[in-house]
Amino acid sequence: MKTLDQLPDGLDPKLCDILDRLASVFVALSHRIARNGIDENLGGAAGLNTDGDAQKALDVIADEAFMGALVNTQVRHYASEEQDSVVTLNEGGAFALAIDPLDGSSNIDTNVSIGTIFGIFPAKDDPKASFLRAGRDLLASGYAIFGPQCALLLTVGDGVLKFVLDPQTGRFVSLGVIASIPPNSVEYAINSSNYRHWDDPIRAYVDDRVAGSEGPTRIDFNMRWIASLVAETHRILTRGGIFLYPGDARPGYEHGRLRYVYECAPIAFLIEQAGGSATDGQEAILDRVPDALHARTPFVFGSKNKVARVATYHDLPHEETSALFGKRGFFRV
Ligand SMILES: O=P(O)(O)OC[C@H]1O[C@](O)(COP(=O)(O)O)[C@@H](O)[C@@H]1O
Ligand SMILES: [Mg+2]
Ligand SMILES: [Mg+2]
Repeated sequence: MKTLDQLPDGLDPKLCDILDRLASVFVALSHRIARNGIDENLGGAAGLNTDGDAQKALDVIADEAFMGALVNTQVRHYASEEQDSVVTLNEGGAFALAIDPLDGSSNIDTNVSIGTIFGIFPAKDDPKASFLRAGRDLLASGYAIFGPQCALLLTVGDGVLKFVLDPQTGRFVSLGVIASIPPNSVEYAINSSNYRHWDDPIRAYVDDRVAGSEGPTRIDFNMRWIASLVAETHRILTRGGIFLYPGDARPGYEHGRLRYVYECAPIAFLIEQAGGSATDGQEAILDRVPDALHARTPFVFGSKNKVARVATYHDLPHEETSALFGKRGFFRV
């Protein structure tokens, strides 16, 4: 019996098989996460990944579970946050799968939502070339979120489908195509502790949100920061808003923190399919081409009008973005 049925009619059965295998791993991980601390410690240290990030036990467990589940499928190439280079799983397979097996690792022990992000490209003969390409080439992308409920959000290029795991049957139930992201919102998400490292346009953007009704926008805003990209995405898909992880002046953060191939491109595809926008601050994420498997990119996504507003701050003259908000013009509203 399938873990994930009710996929769109006419979808390539080979792709359906891969999605079903991924869904089976989501179910297994969801059970295991629910038992964290009872028979194992999923947040325990497990080493360093290729990017120098501390790996938690669950990062490694999830990576191995996905790789194992994809043997004897049409996934030819597998590119994971937890692997230095591309792993060729099935010679001759039709697809290349990019994956962040466990997103939001710092939240494993805090019982805050975590997840898995994935994107599926048509495979090329060259393993790396299968991934070093524009996100526009994605055939499918999605994420599983392990939160108060386990949900799967998926696009195959025709809107965003939502599935919720029924814990009693261990199968995902389709809730259909989600509504479009509202084009406007007063909620923004950014890690403000990096304020002093940001460039002027991002500082000016946040200054104006913090100033609220007393600043040039004349609007009061609200802020969220969960430190799990899947959870921020889920909130924005549900009620709109904007997420920013810009580049900053910290060594290694020139292009932000988030990785193009297995974090930003798959999320950007979902966001565009839900009627939102995803950029590097100015240009569409899906049009960029990464130069390395673990390349990072500044990432801004969410409600269309809000994402467009961020781009306008990059066009302001230096005197505008560096001045105190009270002295700035009123044309950023
Ligand atoms: O700790 P910071 O700098 O706020 O970064 C938080 C971001 O890092 C991430 O946790 C990175 O993902 P991983 O946990 O897969 O490394 C994102 O989910 C989140 O948006
Ligand atoms: Mg991640
Ligand atoms: Mg991860």
